[in-house]
Amino acid sequence: MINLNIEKTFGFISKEKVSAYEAEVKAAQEMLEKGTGKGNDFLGWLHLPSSITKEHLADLNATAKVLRDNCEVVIVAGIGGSYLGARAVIEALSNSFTWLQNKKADPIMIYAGHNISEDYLYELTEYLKDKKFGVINISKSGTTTETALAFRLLKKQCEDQRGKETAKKVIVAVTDAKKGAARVTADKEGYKTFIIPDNVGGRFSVLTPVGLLPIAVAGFDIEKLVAGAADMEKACGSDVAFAENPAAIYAATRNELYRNGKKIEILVNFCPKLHYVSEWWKQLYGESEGKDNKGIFPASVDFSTDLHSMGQWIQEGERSIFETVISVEKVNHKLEVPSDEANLDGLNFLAGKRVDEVNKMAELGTQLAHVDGGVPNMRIVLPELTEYNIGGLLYFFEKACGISGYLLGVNPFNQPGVEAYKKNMFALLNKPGYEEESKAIQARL
Ligand SMILES: O=P(O)(O)OC[C@H]1O[C@H](O)[C@H](O)[C@@H](O)[C@@H]1O
Repeated sequence: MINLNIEKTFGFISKEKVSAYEAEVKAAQEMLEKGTGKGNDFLGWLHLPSSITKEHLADLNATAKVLRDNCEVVIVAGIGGSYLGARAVIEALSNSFTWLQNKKADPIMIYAGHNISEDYLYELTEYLKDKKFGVINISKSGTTTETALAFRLLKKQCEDQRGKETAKKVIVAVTDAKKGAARVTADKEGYKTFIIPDNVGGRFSVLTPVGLLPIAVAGFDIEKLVAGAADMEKACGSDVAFAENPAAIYAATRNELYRNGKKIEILVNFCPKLHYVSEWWKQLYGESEGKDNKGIFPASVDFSTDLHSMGQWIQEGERSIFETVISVEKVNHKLEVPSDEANLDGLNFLAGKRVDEVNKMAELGTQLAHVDGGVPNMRIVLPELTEYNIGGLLYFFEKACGISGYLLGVNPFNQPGVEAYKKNMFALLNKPGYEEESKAIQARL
């Protein structure tokens, strides 16, 4: 179970002010529970972990086995909420060099459909030429251009290389029950499909088949992931006292910091495996809160790497930031710094120490330096990178996001702003139905 510590924000905001959020948080929680707030048709994530059945998980694991048995490589085609959760969990739990290893117990997981780079897609299709590959096509709307375009290429290549019959077995769709092109194609081709519930938005969908299927294919235990999320659902429940409820405290603290001019939240890790947890978190908070000309800007850094690039700005730049550090208490492996007789690098003072001890001192030293430099600091401790703990962390962030969005006064469950670029792109590409927009945009160029 995670542990949240906000002590190092108290030089900047007061404990009393955070505690004073109790009533506001309670009201926000009630809006979530009773469905009386904005975006109330998108609350399917709220009690999702505790409602996932053994049968559902067995169905996902059975499909995962078909892909694992028949594919050396599995492509997860999706963008935004349709790939970030899966990638966050898979990368957090995988060996950092898994894709370079010769003895592959698990299929190599590759992501596509999240960009429109011709080189990326060319290089991917080249790489796949001699591979037995499968595809999980993930799109809630079923019409997202990036994903649909990649899937068109991958479907054709899979059928050409492996034959239509095998392709049918190794292509799986995760999409809406009825709507969208992904659904039409899946039904016509006879693919196995999983449904993304209507009332779960993309960025809250990691615990639906959107996340669970790829995670199971990659070889991780989705039962434990869901168990961790379900325990966190209890720990963050509306019946849990404010002071004991990590989602309530996190939501209150970040809103109090925001109201005191801290407009940017930087999610920090000291473990590169967590890079995509930050990417997932940025979508969750960015799309949920960045609207009505309001919202904390969610940013992220990987330390100590970025201490050598962004560290300067964080230490001495404009004082409009705060940090939320995810700290992993216990690493998976043991590696000691060797002793060296010549000691040319002067590192013998570290000889015999665990590398993680050095990392932990970098973390502690950074926290103190940043607090001294005027950066409020929250800390989330994960006991270990396991399915259970990651499941808990994801749900904690989701619940806090729902509360936080209501504290901010926005609808945390829509994302109207993302349509603007799409409209222009379709107009520029002369998509049928965009004739008027095409004319108008051409006149602007
Ligand atoms: O799952 P899809 O419908 O393909 O959507 C994928 C993503 O793209 C959209 O434009 C939204 O901004 C995201 O919230 C969503 O997660």
